[in-house]
Amino acid sequence: MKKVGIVGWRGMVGSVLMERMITENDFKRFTPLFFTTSQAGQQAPDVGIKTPPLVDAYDIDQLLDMDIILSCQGGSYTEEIRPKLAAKNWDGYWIDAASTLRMDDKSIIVLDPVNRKVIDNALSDGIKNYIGGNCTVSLMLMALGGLFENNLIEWLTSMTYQAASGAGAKNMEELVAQMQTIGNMASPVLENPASAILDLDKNVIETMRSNDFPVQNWAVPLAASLIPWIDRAMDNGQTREEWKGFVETNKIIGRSDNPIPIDGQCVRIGSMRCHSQAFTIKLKKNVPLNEIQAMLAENNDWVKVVPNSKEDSIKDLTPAAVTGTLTVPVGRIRKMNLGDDYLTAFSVGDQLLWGAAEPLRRILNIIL
Ligand SMILES: NC(=O)C1=CN([C@@H]2O[C@H](COP(=O)(O)OP(=O)(O)OC[C@H]3O[C@@H](n4cnc5c(N)ncnc54)[C@H](OP(=O)(O)O)[C@@H]3O)[C@@H](O)[C@H]2O)C=CC1
Ligand SMILES: N[C@@H](CC(=O)OP(=O)(O)O)C(=O)O
Repeated sequence: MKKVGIVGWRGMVGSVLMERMITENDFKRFTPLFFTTSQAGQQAPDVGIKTPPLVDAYDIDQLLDMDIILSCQGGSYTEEIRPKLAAKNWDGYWIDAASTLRMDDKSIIVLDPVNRKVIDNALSDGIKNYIGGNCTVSLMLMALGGLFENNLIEWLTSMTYQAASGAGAKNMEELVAQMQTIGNMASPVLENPASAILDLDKNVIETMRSNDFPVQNWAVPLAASLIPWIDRAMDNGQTREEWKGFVETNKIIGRSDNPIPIDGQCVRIGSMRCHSQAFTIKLKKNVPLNEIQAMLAENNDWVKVVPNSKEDSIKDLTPAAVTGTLTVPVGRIRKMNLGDDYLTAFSVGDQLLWGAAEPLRRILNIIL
């Protein structure tokens, strides 16, 4: 059996990955060795089979012994370790959640329900680096795969509503702490049946603007607000998250040389771990709505077309409904007032599943 080194298994993405791998009995297919940057010698996680104690993730000799290394440890680990393995002519497969190597010529961004052909070609060409895509990009492609597959998109915009989990575990905790602070401070007003709504409103905004409000991680309130900026600035006014929407999407579908224009605004909202996106899509031609819905539904096993009704949209097309599932609902599908070749749609997806862990789990199985 192949030896697979797993690094970053107890982080947020890594934990979701472990859950999925246990559920799918993946650990029966290879010999795992668990690495750590901080807990060498301690017990490895219980994955249903006997495994040795945790190994130091900076021990190059131990890493060199692996056939495959799967890292959810983060970009700085990748930057430090991947070149050291290459310098020693390590010939194994490197699977990674971090963005560091995504745009590298010698790497493939993996999302096999969408780009299995690209992956298969890369495997036969001897490519060794297989990297999970940006969560927003992967979730968009899972939702709109049918339109990309049928080459119907002239350009598109994606306006995002991104969850706290994309910024990490501490930020998720702080979002809930912000909610708790708002709730605690407002409870005397809420519990007084005679209080006026403007008293509640004033109470909440005063809490959010107070110096005691917990903002160490977000820098500003997110609960009862939003943050219209994700990641760092690029030179052209985009954020890096917005930039990834264009470059990563086109790389995944193998169109970097003839890219589809994609742009939009990425916004952080107070959802826990589901990213949502509202699309404006310029179609190459006028295609009837029922054909579009059929193409979307047929593209992969996880996309689910939601009828454009209030009842269905509020039931099935929300983070509350989707969190913890692999389903990627896409709804609010209709032609726009702009013209018959302008389509709008809205999708939701768990950014730790199809947005992060699931493509890695699947590429591991493909390589195995
Ligand atoms: N968060 C996301 O939405 C997405 C993240 N990614 C990428 O995945 C990579 C990992 O991200 P993420 O999972 O958020 O990183 P985390 O910060 O959750 O985990 C990274 C590492 O931190 C160490 N760590 C230290 N303290 C703790 C603790 N209390 N609990 C758990 N782990 C701890 C662990 O390493 P050790 O055991 O060695 O100490 C762990 O492997 C990054 O490159 C990120 O860009 C990709 C897609 C989405
Ligand atoms: N930037 C994403 C999360 C993430 O980790 O993205 P990437 O894998 O591209 O660095 C977000 O904040 O929602």
